[in-house]
Amino acid sequence: MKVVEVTHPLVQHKIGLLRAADISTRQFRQLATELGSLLTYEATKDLPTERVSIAAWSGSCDIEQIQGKKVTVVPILRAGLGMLDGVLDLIPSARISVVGIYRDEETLQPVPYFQKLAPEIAQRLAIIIDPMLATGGSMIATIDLLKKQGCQHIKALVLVAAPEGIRALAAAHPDIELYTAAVDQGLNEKGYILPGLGDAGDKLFGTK
Ligand SMILES: O=P(O)(O)OC[C@H]1O[C@H](OP(=O)(O)OP(=O)(O)O)[C@H](O)[C@@H]1O
Ligand SMILES: O=c1cc[nH]c(=O)[nH]1
Ligand SMILES: [Mg+2]
Repeated sequence: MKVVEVTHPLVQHKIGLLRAADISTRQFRQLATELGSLLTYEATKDLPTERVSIAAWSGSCDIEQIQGKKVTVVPILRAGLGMLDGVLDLIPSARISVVGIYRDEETLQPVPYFQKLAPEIAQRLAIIIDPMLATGGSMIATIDLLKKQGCQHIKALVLVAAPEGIRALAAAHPDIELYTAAVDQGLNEKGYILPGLGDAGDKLFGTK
């Protein structure tokens, strides 16, 4: 599996700010949005372009355009929504496929509860967004679901990844690409990433 840890100084700076214990809900949302944009920029680096001729102010001009590649952005509820505006800032016409999965607090197993996917999803590049890749269970379940619908081209964008989650994801879906702002030390006994961000969903939604 291709794993890209984005080392750009802006990404490193912002992920550092996101770790502060006393961060406000507003700041957390702002940074998650900005990091969503920066990871999107990195993950779309290889989108194919084509040369087309347009009428410019000075006459005919050849420009590069992204080839008719269809994209769907797939936020995993809830926390994935925190990155969505940042992704859409760069890909404003992307269709959105919402997947609801929560992690059972005791078993750490993913529990699916909602899905509403974009039309023609099998022909689209799917960009999954979720701030946290911990055990990897939620991401693996989402990719299982997308592949069942025929998706073949999948990229996952996360803010923080645990090595345990990366290993599990690579074993289950070696063909996908993972972009992360940080690879952290590992999981604690409750399945939280260390040093991590805490509960990203609660921080984004102000539920704790
Ligand atoms: O890799 P995993 O071990 O599956 O853990 C990661 C998942 O846990 C969090 O969601 P959570 O279950 O807290 O739901 P929420 O976004 O609604 O808070 C997070 O946003 C991921 O979806
Ligand atoms: O550290 C973690 C692990 C799972 N989900 C979170 O929100 N944080
Ligand atoms: Mg949560």
